Amino acid sequence: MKPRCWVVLPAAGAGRRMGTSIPKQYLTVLGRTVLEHTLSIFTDRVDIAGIAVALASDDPYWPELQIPGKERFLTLTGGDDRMISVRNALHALSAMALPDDWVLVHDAARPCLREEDLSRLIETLYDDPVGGILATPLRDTLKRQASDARHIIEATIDRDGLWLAQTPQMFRLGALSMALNKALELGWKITDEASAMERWGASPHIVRGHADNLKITHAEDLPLAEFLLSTRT
Ligand SMILES: Nc1ccn([C@@H]2O[C@H](COP(=O)(O)OP(=O)(O)OP(=O)(O)O)[C@@H](O)[C@H]2O)c(=O)n1
Ligand SMILES: C[C@](O)(CO)[C@H](O)COP(=O)(O)O
Repeated sequence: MKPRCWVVLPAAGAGRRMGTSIPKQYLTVLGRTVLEHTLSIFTDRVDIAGIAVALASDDPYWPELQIPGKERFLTLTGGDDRMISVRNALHALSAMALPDDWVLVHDAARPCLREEDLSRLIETLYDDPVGGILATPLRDTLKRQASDARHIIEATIDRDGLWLAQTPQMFRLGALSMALNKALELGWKITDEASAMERWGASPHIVRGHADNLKITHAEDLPLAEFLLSTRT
């Protein structure tokens, strides 16, 4: 059987940096929640075998969402940080997916992912042994602030060869599960799937995406996401 592609949507965060009473994945943009916009990127794709959504244990919003085909989604309880939520989703998926299947981990807070970038990621990596991520090249000068936390420049970091990692991050289910379980066991600080794979010695590929695949993180990101989504057909 050809490896299938599954999607994991970590959607169990509290959205603290957003400063809203509702977690940012449930904020409304153009009449739908951020999570519904993100789900809609994947739900009609014939190359996606299934979607696992990691939810907070006390999430009161998911049951109220009216999403076509909602019953097809696998929902599971996330964890105290994103890595645990992803690990839990991989464990849940292992009941129906094979170790050699692909998993595309995509932040629920990234509703502006372009279909063309998703397709390019899958097409570029589908026959690769390792996998990789969408990313964009750094285009601003990078500064490190002084360690005393004052907003004083301590150094300028050479930006050649530096990329901003995005999601989806696409890896084989078995390899990623092993890498994340090891990371948790060893207490590694992991903020994306690729860094867990790198710690295992893998060399994930970079597939260039678009800067408008923004992660809604701070208040100013919401109107930008609304504008971007309003320009999509
Ligand atoms: N314990 C967590 C933390 C985050 N996420 C998800 O991971 C994605 C990216 O994480 P981030 O932007 O950091 O979201 P939050 O953790 O909610 O934001 P904050 O750090 O501001 O609280 C989001 O879709 C978020 O819902 C998750 O599933 N489980
Ligand atoms: C996975 C990610 O979106 C890649 O840039 C990012 O690391 C998530 O970080 P966060 O602090 O959990 O938002």
